[in-house]
Amino acid sequence: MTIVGVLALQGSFNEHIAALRRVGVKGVEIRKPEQLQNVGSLIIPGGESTTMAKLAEYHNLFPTLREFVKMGKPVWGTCAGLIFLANKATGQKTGGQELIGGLDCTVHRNFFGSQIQSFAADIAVPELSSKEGGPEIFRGVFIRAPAILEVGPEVQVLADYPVSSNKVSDSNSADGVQVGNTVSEKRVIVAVRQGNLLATAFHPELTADTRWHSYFLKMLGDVGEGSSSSVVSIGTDSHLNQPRIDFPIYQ
Ligand SMILES: NC(=O)CC[C@H](N)C(=O)O
Repeated sequence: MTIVGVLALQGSFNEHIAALRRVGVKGVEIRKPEQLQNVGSLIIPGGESTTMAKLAEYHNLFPTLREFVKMGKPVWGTCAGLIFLANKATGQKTGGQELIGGLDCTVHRNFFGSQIQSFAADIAVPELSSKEGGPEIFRGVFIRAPAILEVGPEVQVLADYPVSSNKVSDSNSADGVQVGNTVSEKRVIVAVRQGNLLATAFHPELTADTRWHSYFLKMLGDVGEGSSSSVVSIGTDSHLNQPRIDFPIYQ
């Protein structure tokens, strides 16, 4: 059976483990550096990235996490996990926070605003849909979500999201992002892949649509650690049969 590590310091690690279970895969909680040796892939969940970074530092996890990424093992960061993987983050708390890095992008923390500005929206996911089937949209749950403002040449953009130019200009005035006065819409990036690194600004573990989890599991096959054929999809979840996806599973 395929086993996936889930960083379990803080945040929505239980929800990821439950989502993995729905696609027939075992998720194991990772809290210590030595536990990373038992897994060939890792999910870094959403939560609060500053707190998560402090806990990771306390448990001396950063060197092993960086090594894990450098070795090319599949790692998927969702929301705070995306911030962890980014080479550069803006909008951090005073003093900043340690990052794992590896993903060639600049991410803006809390880009969409505070907790009460959290939202769910349909986003276009052509790559996901072409690899996993199902609708060309995905219900993205954005909770105090970050957005990616810049990516390097190796990074494949998997999804973006329209924001008003005011929004971009409010959030980034300090960062010098250029927005024309009259432009009414701009897009920010909310899902990317770079080799074996996957990152989403939203929370696929909070919806019943398991396609991002199966997409990530196929990356394990790409590095010869298990294969997609070892991933058993459990009947009722098959997204192909779902007429309309998707509300958060907590509703
Ligand atoms: N849902 C989330 O993971 C939010 C992340 C949060 N904005 C942070 O900086 O940590």
